[in-house]
Amino acid sequence: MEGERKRGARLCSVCKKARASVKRPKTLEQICRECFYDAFESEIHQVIVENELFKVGERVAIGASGGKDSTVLAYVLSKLNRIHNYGLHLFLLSVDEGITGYRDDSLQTVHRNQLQYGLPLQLVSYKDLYGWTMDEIVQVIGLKNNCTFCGVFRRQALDRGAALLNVDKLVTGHNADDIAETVLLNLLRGDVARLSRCTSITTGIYSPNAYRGFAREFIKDLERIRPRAILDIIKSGESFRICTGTKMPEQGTCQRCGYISSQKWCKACVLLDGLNRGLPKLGIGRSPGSEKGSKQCGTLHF
Ligand SMILES: Nc1ncnc2c1ncn2[C@@H]1O[C@H](COP(=O)(O)OP(=O)(O)OP(=O)(O)O)[C@@H](O)[C@H]1O
Repeated sequence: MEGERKRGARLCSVCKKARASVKRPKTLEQICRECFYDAFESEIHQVIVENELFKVGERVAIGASGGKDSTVLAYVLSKLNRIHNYGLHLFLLSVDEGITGYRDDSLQTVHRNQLQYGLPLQLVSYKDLYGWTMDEIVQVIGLKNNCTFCGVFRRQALDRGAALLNVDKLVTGHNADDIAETVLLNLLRGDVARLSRCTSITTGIYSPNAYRGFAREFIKDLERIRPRAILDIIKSGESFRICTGTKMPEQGTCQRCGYISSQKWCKACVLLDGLNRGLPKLGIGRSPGSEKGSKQCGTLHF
């Protein structure tokens, strides 16, 4: 045993045959690559089944950015759909934000996934939907607030793409680090409404922004000291309970474009209006309505 550890050749604790190559923070087991893939895929299958995420015959779009998370998502979901006969009609849905040297590269990965997994691809672009590319938006807003535009527009672009494909559901890829960052961010901002729903398995995707970078570094520092820290933050987020009687923002539709909004106008329309009127900073920050909403969202319970 001692000699085995010295040579770094510890055996996989599942198959007891291959060399362990990963230590799972979740279970602290040291397992080999193949057993990790098996465990990962069967855990996802279990989550899908236990939460009754899909029904036979549903049309499901996979938000495909070409990054690692959504590439893994496309691979695993098409494999599980095949081997467990979920009976889903899967599609890839990609949003081209119009960021030269970034999304154009990753969209090539999506085109490869389209061929590898044999899934139809729907592409929507900010230019077609809003009349602006992110490169053009950055020219007028600068680098400081552009993440707000990118996140808000992407969320709605995915909704619009989903409507074009006439799908029942849209799935997006989020790893444990992403979720822990989101829990921490919402806690730091005192955004009780988002905090209470950000760990939900069916929820809206978050809007990335610069502040997230600080949360990410903080979480990585915590993880270095305690590998379970990420899972513990997620667990804390899942355990939050909001007092019954607390008023939450009501979900309605935007009076301008008709997409989901808890305000009169959705955030995408507010931002777009500012851009088109030459007042790009108009919609940056919390709207008075959302301030009011979050103040009303009172107490958090563990
Ligand atoms: N341009 C896009 N087109 C389609 N889906 C997207 C796009 N950007 C993000 N998504 C969806 O939202 C998820 C989370 O996006 P995020 O920007 O956090 O990227 P990420 O965590 O780096 O994921 P990935 O590695 O897949 O890019 C992605 O996995 C994908 O499902």
